[in-house]
Amino acid sequence: MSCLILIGMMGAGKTTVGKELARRRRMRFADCDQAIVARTGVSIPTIFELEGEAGFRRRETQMIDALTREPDLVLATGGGVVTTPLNRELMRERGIVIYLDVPPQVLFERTRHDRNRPLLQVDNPRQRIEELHRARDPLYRETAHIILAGGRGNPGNMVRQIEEALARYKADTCRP
Ligand SMILES: Nc1ncnc2c1ncn2[C@@H]1O[C@H](COP(=O)(O)OP(=O)(O)O)[C@@H](O)[C@H]1O
Ligand SMILES: O=C(O)C1=C[C@@H](OP(=O)(O)O)[C@@H](O)[C@H](O)C1
Ligand SMILES: [Mg+2]
Repeated sequence: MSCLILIGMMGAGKTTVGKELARRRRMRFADCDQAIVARTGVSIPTIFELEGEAGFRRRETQMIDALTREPDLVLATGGGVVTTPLNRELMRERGIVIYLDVPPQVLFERTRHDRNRPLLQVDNPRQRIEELHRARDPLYRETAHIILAGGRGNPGNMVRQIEEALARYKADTCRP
């Protein structure tokens, strides 16, 4: 089976829900950010500091290209993955792409105490999240095969919703 790819904003739950989804479906799990950290040996904030966002995006595309070739994988992406056109194309072609659509207020609450997201280390992270959400939401929608409202329900609930949506999606796409 091709890979299941989770997209959405920072704090949408891609990493947390993706791990649980993989465990439940007995699939392997990879997180693009964690794979980049493992490869480089430095943190995401350090990559942004040394190479800027553009450098991080180059590494991200290389990693997306490598990881989406693997079958039976649940892949959690970073929130900005859709800003690169090639990533959108690769993900849509090689997997079933699931958008966890979470309102900005919830994203803010979930990320406010975390220092590991360089794009949110600004004076007004709430406003930053709203701006990024406005710019990216159309790209997430354009890339996704499945869109799920992910603002409510714990990660276990989200996994169940994804499994139901996948069953519906497969039934629809198999119909003659
Ligand atoms: N469905 C959920 N309900 C409540 N908290 C969640 C949910 N999904 C994720 N979280 C919490 O939100 C934070 C960000 O989750 P994370 O999986 O890192 O998001 P992402 O990878 O999309 O940026 C973590 O503290 C996580 O425990
Ligand atoms: O939204 C973004 O541009 C980013 C999201 C992060 O991943 P998460 O979405 O898992 O936080 C990480 O890739 C990096 O800090 C950039
Ligand atoms: Mg993540």
